Amino acid sequence: MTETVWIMMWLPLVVMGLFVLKWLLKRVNVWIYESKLGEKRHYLPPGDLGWPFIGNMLPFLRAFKTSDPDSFIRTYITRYGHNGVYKVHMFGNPSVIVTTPETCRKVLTDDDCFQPGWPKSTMELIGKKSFIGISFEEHKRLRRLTAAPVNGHEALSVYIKYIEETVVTALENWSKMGEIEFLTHVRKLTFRIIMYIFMSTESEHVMDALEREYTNLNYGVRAMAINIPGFAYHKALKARKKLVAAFQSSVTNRRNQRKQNVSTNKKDMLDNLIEAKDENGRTLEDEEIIDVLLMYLNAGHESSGHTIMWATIFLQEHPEILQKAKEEQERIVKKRAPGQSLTLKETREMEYLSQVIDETLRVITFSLTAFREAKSDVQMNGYIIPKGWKVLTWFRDVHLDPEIYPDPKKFDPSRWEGYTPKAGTFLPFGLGSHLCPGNDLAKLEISIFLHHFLLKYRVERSNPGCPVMFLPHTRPKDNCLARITKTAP
Ligand code: HEM
Repeated sequence: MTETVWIMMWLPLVVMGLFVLKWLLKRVNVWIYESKLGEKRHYLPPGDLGWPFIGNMLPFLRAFKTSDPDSFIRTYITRYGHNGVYKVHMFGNPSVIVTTPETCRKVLTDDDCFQPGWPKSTMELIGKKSFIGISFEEHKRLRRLTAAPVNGHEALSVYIKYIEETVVTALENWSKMGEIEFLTHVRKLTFRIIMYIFMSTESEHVMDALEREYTNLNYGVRAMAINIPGFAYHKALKARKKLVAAFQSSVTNRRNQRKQNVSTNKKDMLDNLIEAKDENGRTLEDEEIIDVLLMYLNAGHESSGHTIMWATIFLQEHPEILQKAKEEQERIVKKRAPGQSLTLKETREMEYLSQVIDETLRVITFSLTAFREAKSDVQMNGYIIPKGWKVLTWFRDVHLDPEIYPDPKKFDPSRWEGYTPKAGTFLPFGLGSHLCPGNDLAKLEISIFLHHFLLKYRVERSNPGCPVMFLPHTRPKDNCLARITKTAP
């Protein structure tokens, strides 16, 4: 028989075999997770659980590596309709993605039905004793203890002077440095601020080293949990080890200082955590303090750093918006007594700037999703989310819904003028018992930065057309390589 005849005979069999194999593999997750649900499986939301082990991670990662990350969720909408609830298998778990304001709101605010459900890999990196791993009661207690010192008028008035001085010095320095990675420097700036508030640390050397480790940690948070050298998750675990060691030495030093009654200039969050006692008089162990610190310092600098960078880029890209925002800041400065520095009252008068910030938070949606877990079988939009399944609140889709925000990708701060978003339609800081405790601080930092930027500086990007990366967070691939130059003395 000739070679051609062999190929003609076997090719259909091979092709058929591959189809059967694909069909079988696609059934594995269904068998593992759906068949045990009995009759309830008929009420699961539409969607598919993808391949064994990796689930739907490949289409997710593929879409988020292109310039159109929303193509991932669009596939579900096109295939299964605009239900707002889809079953998937992501980050190692059978899950349901919810994409509408109503469903996101229900998941975030109903603590009887849902609890934090972050993937195991995130928990390993951020810490089992951080807010994503502890019990409901413990979370409530630690939140009360830690949120007050970073939120509200009284707390913010303590930090405003430090934030302003740090911003002014940073902008001045950057303007002398020529081309810089703007994002990297803004992240260092926001890290410096949060380190000061939490640990009263100002050592340049320590901060640079820690911030670098945080960068590695975050690359691992949204990656596949593959603990093999060369993979982002493996590098992130190593970064966590270094961060824990650094925080351990700070906690030990602080405990020793307190034993020896060495007075420090101010009481910070580390002092609060060391002093905290529960109703039975139990104090926090080092491991608990370290995980809470590690989480706060991460959440408290990455997000505000990215938002500051994007707001600055958007302003610079839209001269008419920049001009309007600048005029508002000039009006505020004109009213000010000579020599007086920025006040909280003034930041509350920055109405247009606040619209610029809200629009940046909407367009960028720094937190793509929050993770929860169903505590029992939960009915939603006529479907059942089975007990134990994860739920991902897809904030990005809510913020880019053209029915809520016409021409959603357009940066248009004026859409916020006289507009109060309906419940669940604007969730940059989440909602419910895990609502971001740093939202006021973040808005204050961003406002102070933009105030000084608008009055005196401009940013010239080296590669304005540079591609945008969407994981772990939305950023220009070149970390916004740019020159910061002065427009006024
Ligand atoms: C633009 C800046 C910020 C954005 C977009 C942002 C976004 C968010 C979002 C969406 C959540 C909710 C997560 C969930 O529901 O599971 C959250 C939680 C959190 N954020 Fe922020 N955040 C920002 C700034 C900050 C700052 C400055 C701090 C530090 C003071 C901070 C500390 C935290 C903490 C500790 C949590 C966990 C709260 C909990 O689980 O109870 N964030 N943030």
